[in-house]
Amino acid sequence: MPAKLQLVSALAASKGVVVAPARPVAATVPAEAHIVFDGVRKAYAGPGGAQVNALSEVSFSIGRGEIFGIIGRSGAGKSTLLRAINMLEPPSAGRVLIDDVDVSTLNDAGLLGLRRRVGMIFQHFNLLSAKTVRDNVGLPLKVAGVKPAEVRERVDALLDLVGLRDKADTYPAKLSGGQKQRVGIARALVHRPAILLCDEATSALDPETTQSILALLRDINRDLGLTVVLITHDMAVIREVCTRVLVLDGGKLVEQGHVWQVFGDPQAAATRALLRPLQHDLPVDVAQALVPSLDGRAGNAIIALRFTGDSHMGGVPLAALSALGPGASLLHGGLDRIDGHGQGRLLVSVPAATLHTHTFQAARVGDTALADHIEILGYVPARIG
Ligand SMILES: Nc1ncnc2c1ncn2[C@@H]1O[C@H](COP(=O)(O)OP(=O)(O)OP(=O)(O)O)[C@@H](O)[C@H]1O
Repeated sequence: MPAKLQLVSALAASKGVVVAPARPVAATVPAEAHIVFDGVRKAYAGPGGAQVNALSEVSFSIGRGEIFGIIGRSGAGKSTLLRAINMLEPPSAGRVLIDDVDVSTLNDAGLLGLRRRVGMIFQHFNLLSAKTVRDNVGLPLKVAGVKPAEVRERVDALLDLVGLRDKADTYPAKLSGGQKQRVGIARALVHRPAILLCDEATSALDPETTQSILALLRDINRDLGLTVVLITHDMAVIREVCTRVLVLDGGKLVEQGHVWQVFGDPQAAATRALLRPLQHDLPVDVAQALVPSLDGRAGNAIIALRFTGDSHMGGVPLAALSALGPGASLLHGGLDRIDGHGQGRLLVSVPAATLHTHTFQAARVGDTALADHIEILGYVPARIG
């Protein structure tokens, strides 16, 4: 164990600080599984005959009606995982079950049925530029042999749903990015699917349009009972709409759980790295001066106090912070809400000499823990002269 963590654990144990145990990777299984990955592996042929292990022994479940997020660095295997659900990328080993059916056993007719039950939307919308909005949305029905009158009725109902009825006869070139994605969503819903896969569906959109598309996805999830699975590089999207999230790193599942838990108390290094842009960081000069040890010199310890769950929904009392000692300073802080649960992080600077006497005594104020997790990020030596 790194010295920093040893110190935190030892102090935590002696002072009653709550340091939550690591969540097991297979935590929080949904009540009714809609999609199940069971030991899924996917290997591609790489350059020079080398094998690329895009997914390694991935097992997890997605509940019916969930909005489920998949995150990971570039190349982690997110697209491969998403595309295994509709067999656009069949696994090399393991099983993907939808409603208890192993989708790799489906024949051509079964696969066609699967792809109708699983709609998909894309970052760049994939609309046909020579067709109107109505024809883009209706094309899959036309191909399936549905009668023109029924096509028109179903397409108009979908255009109402996505708020684009007045654009039915417009061509994609005349639409904004958000409108194009609404057409993509209407087209994905045309076969009344039970599952909607979203592949970076908001990545080409500005923040305001992203919000309106996320609101639409939430409405669709609630009103149609669809299971929604999305991959994104934008952690704010996951925080905004997902109930649970799974983290991939190098093709392996490294963490999963409710978004408020994973974002409030990330366990895996990959998750921490992904969430860094969401976190309010240390002032630049403090971050640059940070060292792992003072080696006997005078200076300050830089400490992160984290709050996860419901213990600090009303905020952190200022009196509790003053209990950190006379030399303590607040560097940065914020409390947030995810899915109705509190989550926050305060960065404080405490003179290293008073660390043992003040910091961890203050970690409990009356019956309430000042923080759910305490981590010493490093030390800043005192300026000499
Ligand atoms: N058709 C393919 N042939 C060979 N290698 C592939 C193929 N598709 C993906 N890979 C490799 O598999 C790994 C996982 O790729 P994948 O696209 O699933 O990752 P990702 O997390 O979606 O990445 P990104 O966020 O950059 O889109 C990468 O190393 C990638 O280079």
